[in-house]
Amino acid sequence: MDKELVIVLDFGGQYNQLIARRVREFNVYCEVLPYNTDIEVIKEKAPKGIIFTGGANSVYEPDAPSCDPKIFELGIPILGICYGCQLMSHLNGGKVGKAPKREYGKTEIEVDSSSKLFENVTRNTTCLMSHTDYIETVAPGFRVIAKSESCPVAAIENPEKNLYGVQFHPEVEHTPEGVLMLKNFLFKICGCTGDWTMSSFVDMSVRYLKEKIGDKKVLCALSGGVDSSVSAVLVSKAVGKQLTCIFVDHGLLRKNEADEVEEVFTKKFDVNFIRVNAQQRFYDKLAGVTDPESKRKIIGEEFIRVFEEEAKKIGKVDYLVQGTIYPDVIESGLGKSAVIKSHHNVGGLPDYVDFKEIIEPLRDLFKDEVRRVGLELGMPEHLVYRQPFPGPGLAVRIIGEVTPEKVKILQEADYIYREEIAKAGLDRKISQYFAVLTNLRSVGVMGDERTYDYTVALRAVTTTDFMTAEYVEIPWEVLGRISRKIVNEVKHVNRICYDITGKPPATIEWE
Ligand SMILES: Nc1ncnc2c1ncn2[C@@H]1O[C@H](COP(=O)(O)OP(=O)(O)OP(=O)(O)O)[C@@H](O)[C@H]1O
Ligand SMILES: O=c1[nH]c(=O)c2[nH+]cn([C@@H]3O[C@H](COP(=O)(O)O)[C@@H](O)[C@H]3O)c2[nH]1
Ligand SMILES: NC(=O)CC[C@H](N)C(=O)O
Ligand SMILES: [Mg+2]
Repeated sequence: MDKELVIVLDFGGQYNQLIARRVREFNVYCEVLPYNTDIEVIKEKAPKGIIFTGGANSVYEPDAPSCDPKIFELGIPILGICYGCQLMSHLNGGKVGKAPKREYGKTEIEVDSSSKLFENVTRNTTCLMSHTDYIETVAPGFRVIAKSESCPVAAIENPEKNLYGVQFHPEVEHTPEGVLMLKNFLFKICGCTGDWTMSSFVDMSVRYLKEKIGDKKVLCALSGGVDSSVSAVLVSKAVGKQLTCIFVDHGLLRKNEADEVEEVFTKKFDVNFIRVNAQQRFYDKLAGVTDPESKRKIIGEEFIRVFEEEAKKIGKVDYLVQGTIYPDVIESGLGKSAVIKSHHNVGGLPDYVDFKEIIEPLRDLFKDEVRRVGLELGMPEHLVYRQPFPGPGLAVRIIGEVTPEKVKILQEADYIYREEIAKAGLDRKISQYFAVLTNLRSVGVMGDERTYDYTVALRAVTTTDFMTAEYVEIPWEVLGRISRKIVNEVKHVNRICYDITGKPPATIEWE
């Protein structure tokens, strides 16, 4: 590859892609690779720099993730962050142990701005610390370039070998000058020039897809959502009509959604498009299932079975394209990260899949980056800015068992909610909003009669990357209107609640 590359070596932890994203924000292409990636693979990619991420382990534990110490001899600049910094010390002969005092949260540090890493950084600056271990003895050849009250070694450098490490997290917003430190690392230490853009991402992906797919046939799992639509357009740019898009109506879509998706993709785009009506088989498989992870896995597997069947009808199909994006990957528990929920298209994949390979061209990107790719590809704005809708659909918004009757109730309630939000002019201000059918029934009174019906919860959040989110303060008056309309018009709903939790501690979807 002819472009500048920085590799982020992933040692676990939820926010690692943020580092990659910060690097890309400086127009330097960046890839995240697992910590145990073979050093030969790294050498072959010839990165301008390498960043070691944080991680939950302690370097002195027996099976803590590690890397080949030869990496420090490649002459490639390395920045270790938190666990990564501790590992760099440990592998170079320093000593890491449990700190007498753990540090968590915003912390004042004093930096030595004669280090290239801290050029133009304020001497006394704030950073986010999150560690229980610390560097007790600095490795030979290294010197200390920052300290805090409880952490005598808050940053280290070995400028001869271009090795740098920080105990804190420069990638998060709680470290206001962290971006500047990363910039120093990229431009002053690695010598990057920052010539990578979204249009180069498109060119690079198209070239890669052309080469990979050759003259073979490929299916794209198309939901009509942003990620798969952008993937489909990208693949179609690369291999044209060798691509067939498969859209599955699993009976868990929003009201009218299936017809709308079909309309757009048959009328507005020049692609092969197949709609599969598979409602009943999904309902059958989900009957009696209440556990959220089981529901997700069943749906993930059934999706693949449908794709396999459709592939057989077309002839030999080698590849399946999915619109997986980074948050889907990380929350499904990739490598050393914890499983938050199995996104159907990642953790929900069955072990055996009848395709030679699954291609995920957007796997490394965040949602807002995917949207920029969509715009770059000339896709219409209303498609690019659609709110996301999860693959398992209403199944993860119906708490407990999914039945066709419950789907119908939720579709109607959700439709009213979305319509009223749009009428109130709030749709562009909210990143994602939807109704949830709780498993709770309660007593109400309507027309002098007792009712015993469902509670619907309403959710609305703002976020840029969907990794964290805040709930939205929808005006009471709008909420009141929505509540009255749903209870009046949707049978079997007699109570409405509004969800006021952020992510974390909640997630955006309820299951
Ligand atoms: N109904 C469906 N039919 C076919 N493929 C689907 C369907 N739902 C989801 N998928 C596949 O699973 C992937 C992940 O779904 P996800 O909802 O994250 O992405 P999306 O629907 O493309 O975009 P968005 O996040 O905007 O909804 C999709 O990109 C697509 O490949
Ligand atoms: O394709 C998907 N398959 C899934 O299984 C899935 N689960 C959640 N989501 C969407 O991802 C974003 C983050 O959701 P959570 O905060 O609920 O994890 C939100 O935008 C969710 O709607 C999914 N998308
Ligand atoms: N956030 C981290 O990387 C933590 C690293 C290490 N486990 C510590 O607690 O010090
Ligand atoms: Mg979707």
